[in-house]
Amino acid sequence: MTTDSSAPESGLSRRKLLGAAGLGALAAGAVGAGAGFAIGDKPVEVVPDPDALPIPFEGKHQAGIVTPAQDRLYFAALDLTTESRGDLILLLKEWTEAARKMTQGNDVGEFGAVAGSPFAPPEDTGEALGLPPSGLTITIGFGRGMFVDGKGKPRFGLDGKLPDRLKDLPLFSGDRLDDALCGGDLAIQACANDPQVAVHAVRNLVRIAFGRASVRYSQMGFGRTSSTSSAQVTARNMLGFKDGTANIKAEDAKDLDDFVWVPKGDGPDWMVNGSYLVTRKIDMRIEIWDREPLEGQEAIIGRTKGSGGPLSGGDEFDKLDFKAKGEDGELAIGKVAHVRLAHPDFNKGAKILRRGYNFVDGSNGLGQLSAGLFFIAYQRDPEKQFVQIQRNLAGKLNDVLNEYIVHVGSGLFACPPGVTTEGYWGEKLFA
Ligand SMILES: C=CC1=C(C)c2cc3[nH]c(cc4nc(cc5[nH]c(cc1n2)c(C)c5CCC(=O)O)C(CCC(=O)O)=C4C)c(C)c3C=C
Ligand SMILES: [Fe+2]
Repeated sequence: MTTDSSAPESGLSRRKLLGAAGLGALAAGAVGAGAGFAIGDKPVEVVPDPDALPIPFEGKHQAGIVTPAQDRLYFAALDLTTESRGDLILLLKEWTEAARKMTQGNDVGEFGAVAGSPFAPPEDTGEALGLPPSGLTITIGFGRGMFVDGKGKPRFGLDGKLPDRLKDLPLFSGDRLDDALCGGDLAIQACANDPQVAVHAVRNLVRIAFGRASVRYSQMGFGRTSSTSSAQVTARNMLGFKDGTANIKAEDAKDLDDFVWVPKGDGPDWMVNGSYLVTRKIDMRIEIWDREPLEGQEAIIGRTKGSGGPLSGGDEFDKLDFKAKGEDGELAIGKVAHVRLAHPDFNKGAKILRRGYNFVDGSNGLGQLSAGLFFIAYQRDPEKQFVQIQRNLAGKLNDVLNEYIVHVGSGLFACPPGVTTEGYWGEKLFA
């Protein structure tokens, strides 16, 4: 029985509801090719909005890593509240099933938000009803705490399965980490082109986890600060600079193999085709930055604010020349400019795939914006990649950008490979 006579009986598709909502809704967020209508006898084709389309869930790698970065993020880190291996496996199976449905634009569960019993809470929370898939990807990661407790004792029978690479990140000079914004046994990264779709995804996974895991911290993000495909325009961070210009892109097959995906023989087998996720919540001293002259801002980053071109000359995607000098005889890209200290040439060749988002968490009570960058980076070896680069940025040379930013949150997660049509997240770990 259902209280809503317009709702389909089961396996509710949000796209079906969208169709039922009429042409106005279709034109605003059309899904699927070949949609159209007629004005008089003239056919009018509705061009599908690519940002509304679904992204395949299954594959060799999890979606949401090299997938062209969507506009919005909702990230959550959870702590496991159960010690039962069976509970954990069941949770991962239920999460996979729910993610499989939500990423394709469907409700969670058999009956979804409105087609179930009126005497039971709905299986799906419902706030994405009528919305298209919006490019939703859900990527999960396992924190060190899922494998061992605080004393190093194995949890969930995962003895011998902890990857060496999943060791705690070191404390870097200048870190002001808040324990409540760090760590987590499980991570969920939901990215979509509609914030409501991303929030709906995390909310439903958290709801499913009730009694087995609870949220430790979560973060909303917007305005992707890293393009992960050369088809994308480079977005800007809260400092107003293009961010992601020199990022690894989905089209750079060799870089993905060399720097992002875990190959066979590189740690435990269950991580092959997976990747390690580093998150850092970085607060910005926005008001101080806004008082810095343009020339100073550009010198700090090492690129121009307008085009994003290197201070050594050229356009956005031109090579950085670290030896070039300006008219004053000084290095065009200064010794402590951010792009110099972060560049592979000064980091033993290390590269990372950045996928961060801007955030604004309101203001801080002093009228200052609580804003910054929720930094996200994927790599195959955190020690040789993120840690190497961050040590350089925070080290002796000390990136000048550090006067305007402070790291307050931190996480490291092992993201297993993608799932098959019948499989579940982390299946090989529990085999
Ligand atoms: C440890 C890794 C990095 C942290 C932390 C980080 C913080 C951070 N970065 C910006 C803004 C920009 N970063 C840019 C380039 C860049 N940054 C990193 C790494 C970290 N950044 C790398 C590896 C690179 C690329 C270097 C290169 O190879 O050229 C840029 C320039 C544009 C671009 O290439 O993306 C900007 C702008 C902020 C604001 C920030 C912390 C809040
Ligand atoms: Fe950077």
